[in-house]
Amino acid sequence: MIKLNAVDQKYGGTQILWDLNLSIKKGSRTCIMGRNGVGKTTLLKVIMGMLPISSGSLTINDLSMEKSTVELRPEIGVGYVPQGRHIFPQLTVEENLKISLNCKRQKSKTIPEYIYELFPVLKEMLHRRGGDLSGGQQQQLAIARALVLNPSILILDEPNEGIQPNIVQLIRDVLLKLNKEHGMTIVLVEQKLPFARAVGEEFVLMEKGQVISTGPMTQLTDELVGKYLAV
Ligand SMILES: Nc1ncnc2c1ncn2[C@@H]1O[C@H](COP(=O)(O)OP(=O)(O)OP(=O)(O)O)[C@@H](O)[C@H]1O
Repeated sequence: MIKLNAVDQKYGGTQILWDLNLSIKKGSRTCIMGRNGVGKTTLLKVIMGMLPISSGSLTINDLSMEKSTVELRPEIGVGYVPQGRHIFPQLTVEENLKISLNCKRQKSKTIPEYIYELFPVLKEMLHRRGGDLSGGQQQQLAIARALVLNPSILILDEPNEGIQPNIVQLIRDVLLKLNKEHGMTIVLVEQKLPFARAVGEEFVLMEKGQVISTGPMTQLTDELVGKYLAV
C-alpha cells in the first residue's frame, strides 16, 4: 500500500504538488493520468524518494518514507522504470541487468530466468551494448532491470512513449501477467487512453499538482476524459 497525505512539493520556489492525497492498494493496477505538466512524473519521483517533500506524509507498506532516500526503495521491494528509460548505453544488456543485483535485498546473484521468458529478445541480445538496442528493446531492458530484484511494487513512467505497437502490446501483456500471476502492484503514468483502460483497473486523475478524481477504470467517464485529459 502506498499512501500520500497532504503532500506539498516544491522545486526551489515553485510549488508543483499541492495538498496531494492518494492511496494505492496492494495488488492493484493503478494508472495515473492528466495533461502535460500537471505533476505526474513529480508524483512518481516523490514516491521513489528522488524528490523531497516540503510537507505531508508518505508511507509505503506502512513504513514512513518522508525522510528516506531513493536507495531504500529497492530494499523494500519497489522497482522503478523512469521516463526515458535511462539504461546504460555503454554496458551490455547483461551488465545492465546485473547492476540491480548489487542491491542488498538481492540474495541471489543470478538474473531470474522468468525475465527472459517475459522478454525473449533480451536473451538473444545479452552481449549487445544497451545503446545499440532499438527504443522498444531498450524499454524492455529498462523494465527487466527493475524486475531483477523481484519487486512487489512496480512503478513505470510512460513506458510506451515512442514505442511501436507490437512492443506496446507486449508491455501490456507483461504488466497484466506480473499483476495477475505474481501479485505485483502496478503503478503507471500513462497518457494513452486505450492502454490505460487495458492495463489500469483504477484511475487517478491529476490537475495542477493535485489528485482531483480516483476510482475504478470503468468509472472513467467521457465527461472526465473531456474535462481533464483531452487536449
Ligand atoms: N527540475 C525541475 N525544476 C523546476 N521545475 C520542474 C522540474 N521538473 C519539472 N518541473 C516542473 O514541474 C511541473 C510538473 O512536471 P512533471 O514532469 O511532473 O509533469 P507531468 O505531468 O509528468 O508532465 P508530462 O506529461 O509532460 O511528462 C512542470 O511545470 C515542470 O515544468
